[in-house]
Amino acid sequence: MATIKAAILGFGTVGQGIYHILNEKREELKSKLGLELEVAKILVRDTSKERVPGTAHLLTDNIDDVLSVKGLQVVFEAIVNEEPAFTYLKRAVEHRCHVVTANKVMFAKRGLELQELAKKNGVFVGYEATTAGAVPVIKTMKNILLVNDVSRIQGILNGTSNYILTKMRAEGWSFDEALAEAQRLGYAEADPYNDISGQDAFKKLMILSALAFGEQPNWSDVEVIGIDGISLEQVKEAIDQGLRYRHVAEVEKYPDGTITAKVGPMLVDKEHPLYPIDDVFNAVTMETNYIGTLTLVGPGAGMYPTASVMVEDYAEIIGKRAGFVVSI
Ligand SMILES: NC(=O)C1=CN([C@@H]2O[C@H](COP(=O)(O)OP(=O)(O)OC[C@H]3O[C@@H](n4cnc5c(N)ncnc54)[C@H](OP(=O)(O)O)[C@@H]3O)[C@@H](O)[C@H]2O)C=CC1
Ligand SMILES: N[C@@H](CC=O)C(=O)O
Repeated sequence: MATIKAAILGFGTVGQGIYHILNEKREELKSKLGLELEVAKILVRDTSKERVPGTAHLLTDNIDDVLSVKGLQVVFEAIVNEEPAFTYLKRAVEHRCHVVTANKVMFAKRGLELQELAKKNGVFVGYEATTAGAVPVIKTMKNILLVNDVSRIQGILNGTSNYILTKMRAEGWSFDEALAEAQRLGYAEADPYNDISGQDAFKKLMILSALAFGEQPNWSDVEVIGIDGISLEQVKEAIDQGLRYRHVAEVEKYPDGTITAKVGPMLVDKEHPLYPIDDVFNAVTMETNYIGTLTLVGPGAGMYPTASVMVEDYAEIIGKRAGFVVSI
């Protein structure tokens, strides 16, 4: 049975989740995929930090150590920000490795470029985890786009914001208490600015726009408002009126080709489809010509949900190109 060498870039919430799943599911993956996935290197910033027991010998802070692994075939990327992530993945692709990323900040801006480069090098880029966590919105959209045109996408795309708004409403927690708990649970980014300012949802929306429409609106034309201006008093006033705050991202393509988008808080009543979407859940609604309206709901953040879709991405990649991958 072939052994596939894998590397993980970033060993925080998501990176550790990938490592745990590959270990916990080792036998199942062997029998389902017909191969063994071995984590050969893990890239971090600080190699002295105590992490998962038994992994210290795999840690490095040097991408050259990762790319020099003999027979490396797949790189899972779960670090933060555009750089050095893009440069690392570009090098991995040029090295003929498949890459699977959760990094929406990098992918919103450089995703098309990375996919072009991957195509030239005969490898694939998996990016389901960049958008809406474990909700299979990327796969679903890819599966319907051959004959369907998507005209509008609307959804809750940031798990942390939805978690905070839910806890403020249902438990009466302060904004800061709810944010601290979202960080403890691994939902929020280490620097939660992108979560609460709306930037995280914006990046995910741009990834969906690129996939659905083949292009994104001008980023500077998109109004992006976060939940950081919503007070507990406002949440309580909304309850009194039978309303709930949701943080909603939406993008629409008009028949003349114009694309508009906006991201911000919205008050919804109980008739609205986003009204019952609580906690860390995300929801994405797509309006299409043939299917009509399609809505997907599921956990938008967290270690296992996110890491699991990254492993699924890899399985899909090699399912399509099994002969190619196994023979490297
Ligand atoms: N948490 C979640 O639920 C989800 C997260 N994501 C995305 O996944 C990615 C990872 O998120 P998460 O695991 O939560 O983040 P964490 O902050 O928990 O972990 C980030 C990891 O990346 C490493 N890292 C950061 N910068 C560098 C660098 N320049 N070189 C090498 N290593 C680096 C850190 O190393 P060190 O520990 O040494 O500092 C750390 O191990 C992010 O892009 C995030 O947006 C996507 C979907 C859901
Ligand atoms: N911090 C993000 C994690 C997933 O993308 C979120 O809360 O949605």
